[in-house]
Amino acid sequence: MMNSSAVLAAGLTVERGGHTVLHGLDLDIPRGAITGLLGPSGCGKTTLLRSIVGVQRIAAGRVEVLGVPAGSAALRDKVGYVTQAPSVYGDLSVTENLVYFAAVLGAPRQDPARVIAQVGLGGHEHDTVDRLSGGQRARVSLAAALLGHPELLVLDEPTVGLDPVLRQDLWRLFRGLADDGATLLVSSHVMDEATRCDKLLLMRDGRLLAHDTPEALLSTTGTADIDSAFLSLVEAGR
Ligand SMILES: Nc1ncnc2c1ncn2[C@@H]1O[C@H](COP(=O)(O)OP(=O)(O)OP(=O)(O)O)[C@@H](O)[C@H]1O
Repeated sequence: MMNSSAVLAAGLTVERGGHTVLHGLDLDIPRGAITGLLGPSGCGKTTLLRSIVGVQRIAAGRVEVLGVPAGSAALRDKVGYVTQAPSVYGDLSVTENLVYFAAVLGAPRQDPARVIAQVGLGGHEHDTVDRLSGGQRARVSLAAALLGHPELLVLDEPTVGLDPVLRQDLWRLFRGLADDGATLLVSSHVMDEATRCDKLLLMRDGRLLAHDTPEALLSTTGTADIDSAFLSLVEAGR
């Protein structure tokens, strides 16, 4: 039977450097939607994303992705992950990078051109990545993650450092991907991006404060913006 969850975690506990950084998280991320993972710097967002893509050692609990354990070989071409550090080759051109990663993934030959257009890098195909701006480089990493049409896209702060116009364009792209059936999990420490998400995971100190729609969070906390909702939840938990 098709599992309607993209990600299911139960009791997820992670220790890093001798400290518990995730304290027994339970979560259920729906398919075909954009889930925002929001919380202050150091609260454990990257650690949670790493657990979901299967590159983080887990101390206790379990994580299932698209119905199988996180990190399973079957997920290799179904999950796209963009880390905060660019993960492409600086001395290759945009197209050379994407042709290389497409070959590694076994993605269709026309995929590099498709993803270059999707992330708005048309005109820069032959530029060497090292000579692009930071925002352009980040979009090359994103383009690489879009190769092969992954079912789940895990994006660690994809809009950080981008100007408002580019941020808007990227959020439109994310929405288009979700409309086509993809699941997106997008982390951010900028609360104003929250309203662009279908569901939010609010995180603090390695714990989830809330897992709900932006509208429901505002109405249950009686606040006008997600920043205030976050503060209200922190206060309520004290
Ligand atoms: N390699 C590591 N070894 C030990 N501790 C680590 C390591 N990486 C992160 N940590 C610790 O784990 C905790 C969670 O870090 P994490 O990177 O998941 O937070 P984050 O919410 O993604 O932060 P940011 O938004 O700044 O990226 C932090 O206390 C951090 O100091």
